Amino acid sequence: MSGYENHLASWRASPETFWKQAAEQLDWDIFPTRILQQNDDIYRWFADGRLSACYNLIDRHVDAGRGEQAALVYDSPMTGSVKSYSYNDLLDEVSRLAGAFQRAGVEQGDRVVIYMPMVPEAVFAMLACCRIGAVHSVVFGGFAARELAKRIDDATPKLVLSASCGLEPGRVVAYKPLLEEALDLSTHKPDLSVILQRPEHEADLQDGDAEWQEFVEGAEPADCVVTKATDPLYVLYTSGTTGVPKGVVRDVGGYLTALSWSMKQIYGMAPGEAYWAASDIGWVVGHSYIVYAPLLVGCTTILYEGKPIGTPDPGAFWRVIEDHKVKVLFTAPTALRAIKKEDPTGSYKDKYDLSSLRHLFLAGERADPDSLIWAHKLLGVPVIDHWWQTETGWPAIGNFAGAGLKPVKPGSAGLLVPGYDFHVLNEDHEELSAGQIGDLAIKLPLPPGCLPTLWHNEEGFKKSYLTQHPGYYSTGDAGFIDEDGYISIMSRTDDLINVAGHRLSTGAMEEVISNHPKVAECAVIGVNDAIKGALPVAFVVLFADAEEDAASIGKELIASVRHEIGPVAALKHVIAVARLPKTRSGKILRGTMRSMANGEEFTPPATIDDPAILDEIRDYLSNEGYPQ
Ligand SMILES: CCC(=O)SCCNC(=O)CCNC(=O)[C@H](O)C(C)(C)COP(=O)(O)OP(=O)(O)OC[C@H]1O[C@@H](n2cnc3c(N)ncnc32)[C@H](O)[C@@H]1OP(=O)(O)O
Repeated sequence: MSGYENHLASWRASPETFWKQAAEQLDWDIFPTRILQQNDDIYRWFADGRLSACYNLIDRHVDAGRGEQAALVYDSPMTGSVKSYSYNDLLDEVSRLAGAFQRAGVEQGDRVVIYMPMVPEAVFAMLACCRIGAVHSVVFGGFAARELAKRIDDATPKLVLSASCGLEPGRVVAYKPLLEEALDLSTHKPDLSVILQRPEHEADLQDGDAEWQEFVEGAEPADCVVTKATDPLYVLYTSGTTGVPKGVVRDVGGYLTALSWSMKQIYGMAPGEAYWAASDIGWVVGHSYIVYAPLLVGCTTILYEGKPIGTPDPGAFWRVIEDHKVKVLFTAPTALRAIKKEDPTGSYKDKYDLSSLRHLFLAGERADPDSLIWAHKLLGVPVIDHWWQTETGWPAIGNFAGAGLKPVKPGSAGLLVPGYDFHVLNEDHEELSAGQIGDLAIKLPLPPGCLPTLWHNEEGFKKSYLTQHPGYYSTGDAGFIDEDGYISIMSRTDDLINVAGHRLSTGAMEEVISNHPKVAECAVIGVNDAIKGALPVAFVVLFADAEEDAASIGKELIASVRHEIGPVAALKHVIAVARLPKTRSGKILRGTMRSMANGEEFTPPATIDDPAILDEIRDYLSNEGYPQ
């Protein structure tokens, strides 16, 4: 049996023994005796265990003599700077900031919202929260004020941490006005906003604001607070099918156990090696594999403030690998497609020494075989697609660089990760056979590290994830498992779309668009895009008196979605139509429109109200250049 099969067999034989052994990799104040606790459909791992997350992430490496080793390397082509922080430095920064939090009245269990660009202080802030048992909630900088306000209202933080600006190619994003707008919109008002002033654009501070350095100045360094394993470490909001984001809760003990296992067995990392997740701390990849997992196992993590292209060229990733001797790079396929478009022959790679690189991992959206094979030929290392979600917190399907790599099948996300009991079910909850597409579901319990619930919303958790197939967690994805056990993800079964690895709700965009006084009704669908994977396209039916203004209303709608949701929503295309295709009961046929726009075969539902509307939609699409 291979290492992978051994792991699989031990997990199947006794999940509790398997995860108890994995938990032994952490430093516990009280090692758990209750490994898995069940109450109805709610499962908790390591319920009576106690530990400090921050001790496991930082202090224990210092105690073990790794204090001088680089813990965090900030590499910013946006500012032209590189700065390395050792574990000693990290301990100093984090414990002083944690002390400042305590001085400002933040206690264990209090929430702290972090709305910041990719700067070291954002990482210090996350770690300072976990040092004192406060619960951070990081909001991605590409979200606009209204989205931030929704998260502030749900998380009800004591503090909000932000920066004067973020840096995007060609523009400076002033965060402070966005924060001010969010605080105007939110019902909950935090005690204080702490603002990191960046020299590229300084913010005007007002009453209720503190400047970062002054906030930390003179604070007594805080010690690690020991928490229950089941206490929340963070809340990370993810798009739901409506405009209301879901607060995914991550607990301490289960998460750290799972991350520690994954770093060794999936990514094949050892202490002292450099690991680079080229994502953003606002996403779960950033939480798990920029911040928590690499530090937990004593690696050096890279915090990259830049893009795959344009900062300054398509060799940017290869330069970072050489400079920091990166062993594993984790990125989204959209980044590879962007590099491939600018540098199809991969000539920039030849300028750099990439001999340190062992594996490239891809996630965030389905990896198209073309990009995966292109990267494999270019880099000469295994390129591994793997699949997981904000909800799972760590990989659920993948391959095992540490336990023993299995053959890569381009197009498939890989094999199930021990802990995740995958099944493909039809709508009657029946198991489908190999190769048949159905709902991808995971038999409960989920392994440690996955969301135990939604923030203050257990009913919402059950409704969203546990009711479709009783006894199973619904992933929201359709897919199939082949005869060799490889799992392929085909599409979402709901109205979420994945734009450049950003999970977005078409429902939220529809909410913004339908608020326009001239819009009678609308539908937003995700249409295939060669670089971003998908792009939203909006179909709008305008009131009769507005039809002549369709072009200018389209521009207003694009601007509104950008202003209300954020630039990542990337809505660039609005098509005014006379009517939308619907079933007789009034349900808009978004799936059918999507298939038409993508040039895929489809069968109109038998319940369609007026099939002639499909011909009209086909004409509109064709006028706009779809299918591409
Ligand atoms: C496995 C579990 C998961 O799935 S977790 C999610 C994993 N997903 C990821 O890691 C995301 C991967 N994608 C990326 O990193 C980016 O899309 C890459 C590939 C780097 C391309 O970036 P970019 O060229 O900016 O395109 P984009 O589509 O991301 O951005 C669209 C517009 O939004 C803006 N934006 C982006 N980030 C921010 C930010 N932090 N603050 C402010 N604005 C931001 C971009 O500038 C862009 O704006 P514009 O429309 O060009 O004006």
